[in-house]
Amino acid sequence: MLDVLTRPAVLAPALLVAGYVLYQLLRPSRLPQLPIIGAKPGEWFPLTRARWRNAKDMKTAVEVAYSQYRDQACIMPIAGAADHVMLPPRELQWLVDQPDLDISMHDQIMYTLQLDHTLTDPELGRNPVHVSLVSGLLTRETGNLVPELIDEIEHVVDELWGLDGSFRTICVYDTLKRIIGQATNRVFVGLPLCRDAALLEAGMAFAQDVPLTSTVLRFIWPPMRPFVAPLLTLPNRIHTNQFYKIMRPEVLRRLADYDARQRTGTDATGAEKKALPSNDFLQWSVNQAHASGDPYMSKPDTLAGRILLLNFASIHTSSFAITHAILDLASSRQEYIDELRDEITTVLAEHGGEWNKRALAAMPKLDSVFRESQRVNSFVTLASIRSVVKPEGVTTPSGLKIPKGLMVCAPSYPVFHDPELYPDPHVFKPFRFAEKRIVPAEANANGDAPSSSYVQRARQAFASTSPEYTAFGHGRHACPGRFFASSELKLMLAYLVTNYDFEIQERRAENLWFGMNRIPPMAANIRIRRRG
Ligand code: HEM
Repeated sequence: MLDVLTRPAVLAPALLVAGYVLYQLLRPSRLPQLPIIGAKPGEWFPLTRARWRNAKDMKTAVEVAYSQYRDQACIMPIAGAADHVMLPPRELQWLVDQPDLDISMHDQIMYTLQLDHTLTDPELGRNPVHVSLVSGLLTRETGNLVPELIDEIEHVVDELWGLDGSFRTICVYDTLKRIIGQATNRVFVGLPLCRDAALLEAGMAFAQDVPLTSTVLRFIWPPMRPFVAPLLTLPNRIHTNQFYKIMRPEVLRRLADYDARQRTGTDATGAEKKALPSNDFLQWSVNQAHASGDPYMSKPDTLAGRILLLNFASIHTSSFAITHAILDLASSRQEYIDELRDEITTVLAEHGGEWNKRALAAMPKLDSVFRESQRVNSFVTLASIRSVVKPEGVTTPSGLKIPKGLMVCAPSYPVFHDPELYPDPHVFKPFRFAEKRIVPAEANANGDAPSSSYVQRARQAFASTSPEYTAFGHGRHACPGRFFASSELKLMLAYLVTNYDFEIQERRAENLWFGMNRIPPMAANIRIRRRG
């Protein structure tokens, strides 16, 4: 036995691992002197032990931080993630207002998702030009895309939830993930690609690979990561290649069409085209690439890669949101579902039975269901995680100095569940925010109703963010896809609620905590039936 242990092939890696563990335990901390959440007084290696305690029970960790340190910063260590400096809630606005050169969201994303290793082409992560298309064109075009979205939703829901008038059991997350994937890709790449099962599968698999492999990589000593990553991220590359292979012919066709139009005003087949080119994300990306004049941007794999990254950013987040909303409604009261249906059918009839932006905006209860469901279930437990990048560090409004390289955040889960902000915080009250939109009679009597009531209503909308509502983050880096997501999810829920009955459940299946994220119960089933 001793013989084996002294062999260089065994001894060298063993010494390396032991050295790394010792280094982790004994290295001097650059953290400011603050209370450490999860540490016990007088214990050895408090930071290391707190990291594991918090990773195992993040709910308790964030609740303790909020109840004991509401007015001061503290350290939130989490195994496999950075040690976060958690600011008090009143400093969240300051945090999101800091310039990117001082406190960076981008650096945080590169680190957390280990994009230098988890992407086949890390340049896509380093230069995420697609984000400006999401906040700009996609948001502006969402209204025009409503007919296509509803067409795709009808198509895929009818196929997956069926037309059968008798009750049957479905797995909520599995079916809704596919429905979201297909509807979202209708807007990303159009027909027929959005219905390509292999493309959707590859996109969804990649969206699982990145968080999994980045979590494992963060546990590995940074100098070792480049050596371990190629093996660990093999699934990422397999799924990326599958996605690119299916996308390539369509991307090449779009590029050829673009060139032909520029030269002759006809498309690649030579046909005079009166119709505009496709109005989807791929087309906008082709236009953006040509406008940049950078040949890298117009490479087929660069364009396919941007669509893959968007699948990553949007599919899980939106599938979680619709899964939560359905589980919440199906375990609430039949009266709520009836009231929601009533709003949808009445407003839709007022708009001539046609779905459009104005009809959606006139359904405050539908909007409120999502805002409330995300308040109760949001996957965001720590808000606005950012990395300090200013060489000399930053100083918070309360005078705390935070050195370069540390992660900063603010609480989210306990704020969403604070009874002073949201009475009965653990109860799903689907119309909580719709009720807040109703302008009190005194405001009308004062004569200040029109503008203030508009602002008051807008603040209660699903896509509105604030330090008290961070399901989409907050500030200028809040989720750029939230206006699109809000419309897509509302169209989907409206279709599901008006076309299906749900068997009311006695208990809602519980959410799961996965490190610092909360996820819906993915195996939960409900019983549904097509309405006559
Ligand atoms: C209910 C659905 C969604 C939720 C809950 C959600 C939530 C979030 C959150 C919490 C962030 C981080 C914000 C921060 O740290 O301040 C984020 C970022 C982002 N989201 Fe979403 N998101 C959703 C849907 C979407 C969709 C549909 C898209 C694209 C069409 C999208 C694209 C992005 C992008 C690109 C970022 C990174 C922004 C940046 O780098 O500045 N999201 N999202």
